[in-house]
Amino acid sequence: MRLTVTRVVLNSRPGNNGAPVAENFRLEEATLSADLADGDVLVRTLCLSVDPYMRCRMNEDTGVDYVTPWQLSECVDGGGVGVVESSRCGLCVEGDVVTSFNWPWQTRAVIKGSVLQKVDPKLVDGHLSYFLGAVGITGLTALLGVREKGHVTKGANQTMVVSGAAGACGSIAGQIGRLDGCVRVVGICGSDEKCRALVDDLGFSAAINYRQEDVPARLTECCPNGIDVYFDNVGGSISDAVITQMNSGSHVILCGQISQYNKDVPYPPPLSEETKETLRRKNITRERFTVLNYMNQAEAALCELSQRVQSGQINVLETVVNGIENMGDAFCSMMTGGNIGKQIIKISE
Ligand SMILES: NC(=O)C1=CN([C@@H]2O[C@H](COP(=O)(O)OP(=O)(O)OC[C@H]3O[C@@H](n4cnc5c(N)ncnc54)[C@H](OP(=O)(O)O)[C@@H]3O)[C@@H](O)[C@H]2O)C=CC1
Ligand SMILES: CCCCCC(=O)/C=C/[C@@H]1[C@@H](C/C=C\CCCC(=O)O)[C@@H](O)C[C@H]1O
Repeated sequence: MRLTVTRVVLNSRPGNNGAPVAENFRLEEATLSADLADGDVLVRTLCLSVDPYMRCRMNEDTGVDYVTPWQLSECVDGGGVGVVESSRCGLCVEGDVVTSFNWPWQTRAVIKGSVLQKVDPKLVDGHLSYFLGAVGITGLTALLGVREKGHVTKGANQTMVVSGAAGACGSIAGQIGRLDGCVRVVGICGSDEKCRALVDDLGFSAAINYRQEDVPARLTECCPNGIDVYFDNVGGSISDAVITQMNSGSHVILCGQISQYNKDVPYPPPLSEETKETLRRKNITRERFTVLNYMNQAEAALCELSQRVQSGQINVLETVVNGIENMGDAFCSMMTGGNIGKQIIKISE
């Protein structure tokens, strides 16, 4: 028997120096066989994720060895969660909720059971999209990034700054910083609405709209005792301004540099001589953090994230759009600040 599915393929590349557009993606109808081979699983897609790292998969070379480029006219993939419709794999049965980091952008798919992970909906009180965000890869990035590179210490009266603070990683990282003992957590983001969400919904001490405000002046105002921890999601001039005001012996968590992803530069992107001198003179640590290198801690970290979300200690923000036809738009929207919290695309109920 053959099933008709809708899928998204890479239509064109933006160019290493280009901004992605929705037209870089193309919707197609396709058919797939429901007669499964041994080890295969037929899944129905519930939610898909779009993430900044995907920008590098649109290039002919991703710049890293642990993720491959998407190929023209081939189905693209990323984080996804769905339900098993039939299975020839012992790891999951019909009705199980499963997730994968390599979920095809398709309404239904045949996936090798070996790349699927069965998840318990109770861990997220039924909010299955949380497995793609707060209780998934971006929540892990926030929690493990702070714990491994932040040197946050209860009682040390630390000030934390988070850039990209209203996004999937940043919105969790700031809450972890507060829960772990920072007495002041300041977020930098791109709209007044996001600033209000950070302070009113997530408990940030203050928020700075980098598009409208004088970032250096506002940092001086919001961080009167300097900056001890910087969770960096964006790089560029925002990070230069933050690093200038960091204290001696402080710590940068180098999570991402999204302001540089549409430029043909290596990762991590080069720093200005002035910023390099500041880091050296003040003995500020700035270590690259890649969550994929800490997956041995994922199970315990996901359990903690689940407990903190269920208890209300961590509040989860999401921006949800509906329909596989909106994948390209959702990706481009996320890359240009259209999301508050994790950007999710709902594919089916
Ligand atoms: N180290 C790791 O293992 C991982 C790293 N990452 C990185 O973490 C960062 C955040 O990812 P994620 O939470 O998934 O995405 P977000 O949900 O934060 O979405 C991206 C956000 O980045 C902001 N942004 C976009 N362009 C710029 C710019 N030029 N200057 C400042 N801000 C910008 C936008 O918000 P705004 O309105 O504020 O501009 C946008 O909403 C990225 O750099 C990503 O690559 C993510 C996962 C794993
Ligand atoms: C979701 C897990 C991270 C995926 C890793 C990845 O694909 C990285 C690609 C970079 C990308 C930067 C994006 C995220 C930073 C990840 C942290 C790290 O790699 O240390 C872009 O700059 C090109 C690739 O190097």
